[in-house]
Amino acid sequence: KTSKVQYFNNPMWPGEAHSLKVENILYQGKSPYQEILVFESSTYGNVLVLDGIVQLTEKDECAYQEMVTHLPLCSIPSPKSVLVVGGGDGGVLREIARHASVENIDICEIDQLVIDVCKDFFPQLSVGFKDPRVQLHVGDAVDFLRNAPEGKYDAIIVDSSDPIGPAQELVEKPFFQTIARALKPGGVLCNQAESMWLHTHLIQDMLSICRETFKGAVHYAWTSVPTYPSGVIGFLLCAKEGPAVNFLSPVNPIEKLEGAMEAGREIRFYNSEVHRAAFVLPTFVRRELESH
Ligand SMILES: NCCCN[C@H]1CC[C@H](N)CC1
Repeated sequence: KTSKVQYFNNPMWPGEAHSLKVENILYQGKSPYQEILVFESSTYGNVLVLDGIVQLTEKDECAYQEMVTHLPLCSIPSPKSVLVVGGGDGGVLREIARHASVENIDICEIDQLVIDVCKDFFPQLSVGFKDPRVQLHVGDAVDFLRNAPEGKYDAIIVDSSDPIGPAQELVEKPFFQTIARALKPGGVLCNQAESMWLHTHLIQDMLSICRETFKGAVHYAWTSVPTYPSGVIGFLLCAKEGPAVNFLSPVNPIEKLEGAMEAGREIRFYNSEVHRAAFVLPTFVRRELESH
């Protein structure tokens, strides 16, 4: 009853395959953009798979959703307006909701079916959609950002899948330029940035695009997600020129977040020390990323 949810010939991780034991298949479908699978695993809770790639499991999703959200939002004093690109499962929305200073949350997700499926099978993530500050836009984020007003957002979080499907355009320079334009001065971007073990060329390319596009700080951070290939995932933290941002020391302490329990669920992974540690890089990563 085991199922290979990743396959050996995925160009993102050639020669690797990842397996989780399947108890029950809960949903199988195909949207105009991707194949969608939800199954109940033996040890990781429910699992969401898009085009054969694990997106999240109930057991370890807290690591990714909390880090991709709080690394940027805890780095600026009082975020008010936030945009999520992707994130149709609602987990990032759940985490943003913890920030009492936030007044408006736009989310642009291309695939309505992902939203509908997650509302059925991942209630502790899709709870994020219930927050009254959330405005849902179903469509292509490239168009959304091209038409976004200049300087609207304090923070933009790109919670994308891998750049080999609908998310392909989300790692190209024009997209980052529209992000920079939509940010306020001193505004911050946090982008899903793949694995230091598998994707340093892609990370180098994204880093050089971001260093050209964002004149403030640009840093790579990473965390542990056991069900992602190589067991880690990275984040690119970029600040637009303007009020200085120091990603390495959170100005918006976790204690404040604990108070604002809008999400009705305690934080399980992120804290101020984990925040600081996320930016500490192994030697081979420092060498490969700083040499470009
Ligand atoms: N919001 C769910 C997380 C989406 N993030 C990606 C899932 C697939 C991974 N290979 C890379 C991160």
